[in-house]
Amino acid sequence: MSFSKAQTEAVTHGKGPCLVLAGPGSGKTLTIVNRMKYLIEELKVRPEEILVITFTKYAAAEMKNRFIQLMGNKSLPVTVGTFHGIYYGILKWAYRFGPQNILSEEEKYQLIRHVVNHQEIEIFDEEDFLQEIATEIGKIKNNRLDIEEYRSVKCDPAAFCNIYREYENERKRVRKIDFDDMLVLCCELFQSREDILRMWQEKFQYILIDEFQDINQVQYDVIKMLAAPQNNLFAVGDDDQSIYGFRGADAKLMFQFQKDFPDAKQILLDINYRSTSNIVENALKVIANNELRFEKAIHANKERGASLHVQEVRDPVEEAEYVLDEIQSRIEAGGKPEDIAVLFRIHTDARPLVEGMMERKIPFQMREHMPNVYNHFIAKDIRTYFKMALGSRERQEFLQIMNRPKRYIGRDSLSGKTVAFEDLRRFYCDKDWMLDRVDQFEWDLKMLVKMAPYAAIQYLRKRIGYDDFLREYAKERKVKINDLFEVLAELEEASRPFATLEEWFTHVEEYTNALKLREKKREEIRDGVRLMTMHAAKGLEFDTVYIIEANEGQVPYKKALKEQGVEEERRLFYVAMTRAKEVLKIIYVKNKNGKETSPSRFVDELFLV
Ligand SMILES: Nc1ncnc2c1ncn2[C@@H]1O[C@H](COP(=O)(O)OP(=O)(O)OP(=O)(O)O)[C@@H](O)[C@H]1O
Repeated sequence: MSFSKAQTEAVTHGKGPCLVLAGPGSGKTLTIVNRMKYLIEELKVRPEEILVITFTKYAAAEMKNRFIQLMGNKSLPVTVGTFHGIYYGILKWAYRFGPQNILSEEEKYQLIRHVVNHQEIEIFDEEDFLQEIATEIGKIKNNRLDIEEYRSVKCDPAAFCNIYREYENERKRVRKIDFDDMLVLCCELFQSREDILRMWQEKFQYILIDEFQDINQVQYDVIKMLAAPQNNLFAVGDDDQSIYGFRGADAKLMFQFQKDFPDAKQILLDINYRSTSNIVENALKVIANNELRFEKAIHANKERGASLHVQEVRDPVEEAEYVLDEIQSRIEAGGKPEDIAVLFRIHTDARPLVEGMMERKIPFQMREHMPNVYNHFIAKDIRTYFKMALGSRERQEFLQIMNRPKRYIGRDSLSGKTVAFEDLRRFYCDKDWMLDRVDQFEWDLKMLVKMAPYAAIQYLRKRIGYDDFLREYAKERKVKINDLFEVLAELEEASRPFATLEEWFTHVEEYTNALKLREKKREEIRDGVRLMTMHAAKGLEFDTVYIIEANEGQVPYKKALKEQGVEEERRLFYVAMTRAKEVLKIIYVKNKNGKETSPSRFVDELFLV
């Protein structure tokens, strides 16, 4: 493999700051590992003086491996790690921190849950809420924001302030630090102890950073201190692939680098070695619509290759079938499942596909957690209605749905572990209006049992009045009714293929168990088609890539638009497109959850001349 002129220039850069702007597939890793070699062999830098920072442990391990290979299987004492890993190492050394001082992610959630439960806030989806709160806490720390001035997007600002303070107090009380504290504490340590800072500055003479576009304020502040005074700082990044704004990453820091180091050398790695020129040109067409970016003229090294294919399908069920058929024929033709990836914006977009993969027994791997829609409270209500329609009379089940919608049935009317409609009628014998309601309830259950699940859910929504219940529920708990209707519509759509309630139950149970099993073995599964979010695909490459649900609302994801704006969503779409080496297919649906939906604006941008 021979280096391009720009790659050579980057590898052989001498002292002082250098910003390497790199397009996708332009060989960033290759450049970094070769520069490490160059520093050691040509500039006679001691390996101990080299620090390489990546964003994930996975990337760090990959980088180290490639370096060892390049050095002829010799392991040299260079330091390669993540920001968190490196900064934690410094804290460990300074404060004798150990694992007992680290708040694991699980402990962190427990702590947040504990704190939240002490506030008087109505929560409709606890898992979702806690996650959002954790993200906001991280954002404050990573951007070094003032809690007094921070406006929470998830809950009342005063309540959030309390949650944050309580969380911090509790954390300190148990003498633990969370992931983000590692960065903040390291920054404070360097600011307050010049002697310690000097020692680390002397240790790391050359600093190389990969994926520089994902750096956040506190990481940047620390690295600037650490690199001084020589500023042998070699930063490689692609502002177009900055996709962690929601976690505090700030691509503007790449522009800041130029201001902070005006004499920095700038190099552009402008050749894409990964993808066919068709893929590269189309991806550039999309990203060109972003305003905040370094203009780069990127060229593909490969031939034109297959044309980019955009496929319109009726709905997510047809979409899953389309992709599954394609994948099956690729595998039958000798393609390796691991070389195929299906990318989506949010996990829930993948449900029909996951169900189909399981059914057709196509091997697949999914590293991220996939939430199970059947665990949602709406799904649980539907299940209970169906169970009762099939004859179950458990008190617990009755309690769950007897007032969804409101029937004004009181708990005091129930006695024993099971419930009989006759007993209810006896209890309400002197209240005609209640007798009517009890009769109607029983009648509705009799109607449900005769229907296919799809019709039964519609009957539940419109005739029984479950939609009205949800409207009231949303109003009382101040949650968005449309979010609830979306879940309901998804469940309705997913029930379409089943002829009877029993069939539906079997499917839900099998799917739930299979998903649970996968969750347990998530880390062990290494083979099969790769299913992942666009975020998780960062840094990876596959022969064939399918991007599904390329629809407005999904990508750009409507919930993310408000926070990060359309440009970050466009970058995400660009990252997804540029993962493909040979074949890229983008699919959008015409109809989702019973509503017409339009293709993503990014798909439209592909067709603009
Ligand atoms: N000079 C070169 N000649 C041939 N192939 C190259 C060259 N440089 C890089 N490549 C190949 O191009 C592909 C992309 O390289 P790499 O994964 O390092 O890109 P990257 O810049 O990290 O991409 P991204 O930012 O999109 O994740 C790899 O398969 C790599 O081996």
